[in-house]
Amino acid sequence: MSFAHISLEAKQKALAELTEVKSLFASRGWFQGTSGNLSIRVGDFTPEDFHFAITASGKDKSLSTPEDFLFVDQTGQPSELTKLKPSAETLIHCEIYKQTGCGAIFHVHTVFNNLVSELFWERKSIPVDGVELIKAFNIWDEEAHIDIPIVSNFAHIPSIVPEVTERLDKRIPGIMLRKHGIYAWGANAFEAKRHLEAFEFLFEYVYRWELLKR
Ligand SMILES: CSC[C@@H](O)[C@@H](O)C(=O)COP(=O)(O)O
Ligand SMILES: [Zn+2]
Repeated sequence: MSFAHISLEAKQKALAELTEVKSLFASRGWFQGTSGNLSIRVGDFTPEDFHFAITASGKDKSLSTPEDFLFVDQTGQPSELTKLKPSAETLIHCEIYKQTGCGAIFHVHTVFNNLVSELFWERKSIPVDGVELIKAFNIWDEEAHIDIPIVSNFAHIPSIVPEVTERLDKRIPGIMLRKHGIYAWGANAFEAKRHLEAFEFLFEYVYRWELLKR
């Protein structure tokens, strides 16, 4: 799907934001072994206008090069002729955009998110009780309780998509893949980053609290 009609300014803004977030997350050790992927939407949700910039697959995400990102359409196919391959997990981004109408999606693998996804795999969600940072998700209840959904991690990415569709909770801007990593999203890059940071704080808190209780 051609995207020549989408303004250069919008494309450059998405790429500049991705570059900044990628370098910040890399400095935190959030892209170990080329893991993780990031995307930002440009255009709205009509088939002609829906495109997003996403990290190219398998790159060392701690480096900044002219080949770090490419644009794809709503089916995850490159929007322009390019030799770059979109992230292997592009279809998960496509589905999250479709389900939530969000503007940015950030995915990272960390030791804490992997540990809690396995710790709570049997209940298929990570429970968090009354921690202040739940407010980062715009949930303001006193002593709020949330459950962050965990889905299976199949090697075949298209097989993960139906479970994402089924388990995604519109109140919670994130979903965990078992022993893999978190996908967090938001209306824009600022919000997706706030959500991702809150998730990672909560995962470490939950893990440490579980150990203290035992
Ligand atoms: C090399 S381990 C990580 C990958 O298997 C995958 O889960 C990941 O997050 C990065 O894949 P990518 O295709 O670079 O977006
Ligand atoms: Zn991954």
